[in-house]
Amino acid sequence: MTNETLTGYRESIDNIDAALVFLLAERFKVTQAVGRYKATAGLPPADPSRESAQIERLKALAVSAKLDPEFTEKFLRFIIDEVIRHHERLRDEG
Ligand SMILES: C=C(O[C@@H]1C=C(C(=O)O)C=C[C@H]1O)C(=O)O
Repeated sequence: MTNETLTGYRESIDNIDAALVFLLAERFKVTQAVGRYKATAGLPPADPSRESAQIERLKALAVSAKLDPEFTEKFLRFIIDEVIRHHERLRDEG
């Protein structure tokens, strides 16, 4: 690899990381709306059956994309746990 190639790869990484930030921001915007609905409707912050279905679906997609499914599960779990904390906060704020 040359230094020029490294710089090109890093430009690509920069763009991918920016896209990830935008995607996460959009996801949290939607999950905040779900959390506000749950708080007003008296629904629980977490929905374990939805989580399991979503994790299984995305692990299968990860395999077909040649991404480590265990990493995919840990990554999703990290995000979902943060969403649940937000939903608990919205519920507790009344
Ligand atoms: C977003 C929701 O709330 C929680 C967060 C989820 C997620 O981030 O994917 C999934 C299920 C719930 O535990 C939901 O119920 O759809």
